[in-house]
Amino acid sequence: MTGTITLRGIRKTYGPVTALETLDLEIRAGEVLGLIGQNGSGKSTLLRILSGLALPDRGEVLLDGRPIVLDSAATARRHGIGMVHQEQSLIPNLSVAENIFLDKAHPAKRHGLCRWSSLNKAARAQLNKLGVDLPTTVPVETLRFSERQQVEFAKVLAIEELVDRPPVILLDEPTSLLTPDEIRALFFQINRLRGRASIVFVSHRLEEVLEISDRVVVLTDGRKVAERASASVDREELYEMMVGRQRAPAATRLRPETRHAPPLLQLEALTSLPHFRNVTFQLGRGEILGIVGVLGSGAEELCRGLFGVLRIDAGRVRFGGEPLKLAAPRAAVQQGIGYLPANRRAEGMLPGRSLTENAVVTFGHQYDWKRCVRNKAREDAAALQWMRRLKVKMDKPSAPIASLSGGNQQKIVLAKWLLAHDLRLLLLDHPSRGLDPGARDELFAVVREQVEQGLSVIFVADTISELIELSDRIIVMRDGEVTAEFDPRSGALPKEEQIVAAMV
Ligand SMILES: Nc1ncnc2c1ncn2[C@@H]1O[C@H](COP(=O)(O)OP(=O)(O)OP(=O)(O)O)[C@@H](O)[C@H]1O
Repeated sequence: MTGTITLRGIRKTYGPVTALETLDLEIRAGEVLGLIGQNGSGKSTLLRILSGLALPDRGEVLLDGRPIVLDSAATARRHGIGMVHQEQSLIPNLSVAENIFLDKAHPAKRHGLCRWSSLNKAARAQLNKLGVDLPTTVPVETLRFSERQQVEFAKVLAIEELVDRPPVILLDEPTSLLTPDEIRALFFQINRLRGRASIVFVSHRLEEVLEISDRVVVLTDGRKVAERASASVDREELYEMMVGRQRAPAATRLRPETRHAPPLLQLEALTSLPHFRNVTFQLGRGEILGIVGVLGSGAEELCRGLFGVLRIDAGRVRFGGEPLKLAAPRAAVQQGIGYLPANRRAEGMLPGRSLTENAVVTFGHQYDWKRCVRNKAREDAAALQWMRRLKVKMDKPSAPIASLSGGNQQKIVLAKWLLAHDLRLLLLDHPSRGLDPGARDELFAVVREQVEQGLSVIFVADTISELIELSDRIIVMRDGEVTAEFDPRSGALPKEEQIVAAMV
């Protein structure tokens, strides 16, 4: 079959940073290729080169043995390569059909007139390829995230009409915002295309990569360090190839013998409409409370409410025994409450500032009072200590945060809270999203360590296995209310199936 893309000797640098180094890679026609690697190993850079968003400094890209130059997204599309962006590239107020054909010749324009029925029919045909049934006339802003992702997928797949060979579709962490059912639906769509399109599937979730890919390639520091048929490796081997060490067995904190800690946070019928209502629970000092729920359950909004981002309509809060008014983030920070938002890029960082400046935001400026100057060395040293501990891959601490890979940016946002003075409660909203499995284990170790020293944590988990791994106690939210609590101190340890049953 024709349509094989070959990368030969690809090198890409950003100033002093080498993102990819003499990379050789083949994307075979019709295969699903899994691409994994630690944060900063060069995965996004590789996708950017393939989708025409960045040019390599050296090396060549070949299509069926002939060199091609991918100097823009449009050129890449003409060669049959398209990317389903994680941060979706759809225009919110245009319809599904208009979005699908936005960057292509309009299939329904004749003599300057637009025949909407033909456009909608053509869009339905694209969605059908994925086995997806969505209304084509509604604006995409009215759709759920997973539905918008399906539109984006169909839009990219429409490049099939431009080429006479299997298109190459690049999926950048496509499952990170999907529920388990939506992931099954996406895998169904990918399986439908298997053999008809080549798919590059980038993810940090190793089980998913193994399940969906025919072959897995591991990148480390911009180099390909392993390439395996998925059937011939398991999760533990992939972890070791990627992180460079074996994974320590995950020990759960859910233990019947855990003692009740004195309460730090007491919520009584806390309500913020339409997000959550009548939320009542206590959180002990040095306790990790895991909260889980499907999208729209109110778990994420509860964190926002506790940080003073959402208006509270009713209910009472006591913090350290005193009544607390959840008025604004500034007041929350003064009380010793930190919040790691799920959308860290948009809400958690100062994009134009350096790593150190971002990290010391909560630590505050340090002054040398004798010389009446700011003691930058002290700020840098404090920031650097956490950057090293979290293994941030960077050029230098004064580099702009925007120059880091996505996962490394997240580590800086976390470092900001670890540097805060007198932090008493940390709200972690999907903290492992975007982190590689090694970095995730590192993060959990840091959280456990801080909790040993008295920090209390509310943790909205990405997956149930993660929830069971890190929490001392679990509550489940559904439609804005707490629907179940699993407290190992009252006897039986919760099972994954029980938690899922309470969620839906
Ligand atoms: N625009 C840029 N300016 C400077 N350095 C950059 C830029 N883009 C990427 N880099 C650097 O290139 C390296 C590879 O980054 P890349 O984003 O490709 O990694 P990644 O494997 O996708 O990471 P993650 O899993 O965290 O998303 C990193 O060290 C990163 O800091």
